[in-house]
Amino acid sequence: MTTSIIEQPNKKLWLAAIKPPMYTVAVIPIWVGSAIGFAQTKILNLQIFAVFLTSAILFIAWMNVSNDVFDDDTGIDQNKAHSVVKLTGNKSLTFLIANLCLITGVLGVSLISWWQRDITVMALVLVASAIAYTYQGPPFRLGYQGLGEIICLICFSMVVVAAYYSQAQAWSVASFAAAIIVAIATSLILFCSHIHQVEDDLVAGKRSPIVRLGTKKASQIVPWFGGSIYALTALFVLLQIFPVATLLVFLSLPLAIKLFRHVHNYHDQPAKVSNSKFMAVGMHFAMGLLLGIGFLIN
Ligand SMILES: C/C(=C\COP(=O)(O)OP(=O)(O)O)CCC[C@H](C)CCC[C@H](C)CCCC(C)C
Ligand SMILES: O=C(O)C1=CC(=O)c2ccccc2C1=O
Repeated sequence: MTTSIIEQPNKKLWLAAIKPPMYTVAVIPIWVGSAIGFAQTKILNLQIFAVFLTSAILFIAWMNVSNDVFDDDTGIDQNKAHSVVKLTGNKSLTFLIANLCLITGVLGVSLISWWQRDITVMALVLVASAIAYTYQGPPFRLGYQGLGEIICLICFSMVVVAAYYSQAQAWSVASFAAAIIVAIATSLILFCSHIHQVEDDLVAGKRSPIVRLGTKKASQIVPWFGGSIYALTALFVLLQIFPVATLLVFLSLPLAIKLFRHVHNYHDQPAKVSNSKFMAVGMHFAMGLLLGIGFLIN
């Protein structure tokens, strides 16, 4: 009885540390890029798809676990009970796990490049990972300067293009356009994740966009940020870069509106606005899934 009471909060903390829903940010770029590749070539290499998906999940695990190590160094995670470093009580082990995820992820994309006798996929993902490192790793820590959302935009655009290339071994305007849309939705997640952290970030000297703008202005930007996904989708359909069926993306609009309203109502209440990050994850997942389906059913 006593142990179950002790174990319960620990279990919850571990779940909060691992953030299972967050891994959809790895699934969607691979799904969308591969779906466009399949739609255009009528061939799907399932082995490449599976390896790329696994590697993408490992890269996200690397980012998240190493984030807790680097944030422990700066002290910004003082109030974060669900930091993996705090939960394991062993920073070196945590760093080792993060680096094992990175190495395995790199091996996965290297395997794809080796199968294809073409280094493009590996090069794109390695450059994206190097840029991603600058978000939180020393000596850069560019996220502390408020550059995280731009870094996110660049990295995830590159990953969608890489996923397309992994299937088609070619370049396409549609994959570049889809990359912009997926990257905006991913960057919106990061933006929302920073809203409730504004106090801790201020104290730690992290100048996130929310610290720079204030939560009210940030909440006013969210509908424009998210709305651009739908405006761009419509534009790409009009320009005939996307097939008409990608307008399916609009089915995710209610989730987006729910997110916009939530942030608008609670931007200055950290406890309430903290779940906006997962609402943004839900919107990103639905939108990305529908975008891929739009290409497939065309
Ligand atoms: C760890 C990330 C965000 C958490 O940041 P923060 O310190 O504010 O949050 P905590 O409160 O949890 O401490 C992720 C940041 C994402 C990054 C800017 C871009 C990642 C790019 C990928 C690693 C590129 C390759 C991925 C792929 C193949 C899917
Ligand atoms: O923990 C977080 O807040 C995030 C983790 C993560 O992996 C990620 C990836 C891409 C965009 C945003 C985020 C997070 O916000």
